[in-house]
Amino acid sequence: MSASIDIAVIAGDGIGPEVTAEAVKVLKEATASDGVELKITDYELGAAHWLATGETLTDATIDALRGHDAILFGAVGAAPGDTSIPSGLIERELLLKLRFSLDHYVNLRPSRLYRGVASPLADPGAIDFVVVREGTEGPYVGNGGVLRKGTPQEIATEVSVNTAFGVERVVRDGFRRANERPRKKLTYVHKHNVLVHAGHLWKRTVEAVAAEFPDVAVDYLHVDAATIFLVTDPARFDVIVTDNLFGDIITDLAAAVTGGIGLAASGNINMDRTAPSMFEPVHGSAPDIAGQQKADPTAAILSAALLLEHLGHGAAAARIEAAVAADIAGRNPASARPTSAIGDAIAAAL
Ligand SMILES: NC(=O)c1ccc[n+]([C@@H]2O[C@H](COP(=O)([O-])OP(=O)(O)OC[C@H]3O[C@@H](n4cnc5c(N)ncnc54)[C@H](O)[C@@H]3O)[C@@H](O)[C@H]2O)c1
Ligand SMILES: CC(C)[C@H](C(=O)O)[C@@H](O)C(=O)O
Ligand SMILES: [Mg+2]
Repeated sequence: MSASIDIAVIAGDGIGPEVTAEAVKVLKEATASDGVELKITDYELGAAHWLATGETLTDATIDALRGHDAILFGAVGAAPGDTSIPSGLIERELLLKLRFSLDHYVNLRPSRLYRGVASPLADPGAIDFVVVREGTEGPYVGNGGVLRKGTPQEIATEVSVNTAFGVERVVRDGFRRANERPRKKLTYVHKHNVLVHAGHLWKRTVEAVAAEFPDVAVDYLHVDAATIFLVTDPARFDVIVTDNLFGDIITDLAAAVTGGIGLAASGNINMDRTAPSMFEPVHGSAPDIAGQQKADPTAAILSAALLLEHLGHGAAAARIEAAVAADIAGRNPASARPTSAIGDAIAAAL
């Protein structure tokens, strides 16, 4: 823990700037009351920036980002039907490039059902689990291509890459986290009944690493069955470890059963601390509600708490989480507050 924190802020597109402003507001309040100096540097990046400049993410910008303690990220991307920017360009060339370049191999996505949240589930039980999603491999790496494009014989491939090194380090991280939690349970999620090459590497890796953690109970679910239990019995989960794509899908589902995507926080973490980690809400730029102060900034604020925790300011992070929990418990579903009013209330509670 240090007395100053130097953060890069990439607010991005759509609701990104709206929710990030509230997260920064809360960060300022939380650090000031601990006497910690907070330095913020804004980086203009995203779809709007690409449209204005043609630039996605230069090597010089990555180098500059490496100089900060951590990155707070809002959201990027255009509306799915927007043709002014090629689909996937910003997601791949900015967001994924950051995760890969800065070696964010643990994509940490906690799911908790806060008191006062209306879950769509009939009997949700006490939901409190964390998904450890692999962040640098899988079908995300861009390994593939198109043959005979535009013809009836077109063939498109998107090959999932899983290395022993990459799988082992994220699986070990999942076991470590499970070992530190009271329930000490790890569920690994894959599809090794069909994806036998990658799936069996994951299976063998989990079995090998499990020997180092005799106190952790290990469970396995095929990803399709995992989606059943996330809805019918989410209380069964403690730590879930899974690959990049399965983790993307199940964490939106996890958000939906714990009060919605507006509450779901995440960290893209470089556990070896060879580069800054990056904290962001699970949600995207939500073009359908952008610019209207309708977005819930809670996910961004909880992501800022994860950032503080990662930098060793656990007490400040816990205070933010408590302020968020109190705010959520007092929400009136019949009268939605503007984005900035939610940030003001949480900052004031600190
Ligand atoms: N990390 C990121 O930057 C990130 C993540 C996901 C999607 N995206 C991009 O965002 C764009 C939109 O994607 P999408 O529509 O599939 O997903 P999305 O998460 O942006 O939106 C899905 C739905 O959730 C709602 N929503 C999202 N955040 C909310 C919040 N804070 N408060 C209240 N409602 C919220 C939206 O209004 C929308 O109805 C795309 O360009 C996509 O690629 C970016
Ligand atoms: C926008 C996209 C690249 C990203 C992902 O798939 O990881 C998003 O959906 C997320 O969950 O952070
Ligand atoms: Mg996603």
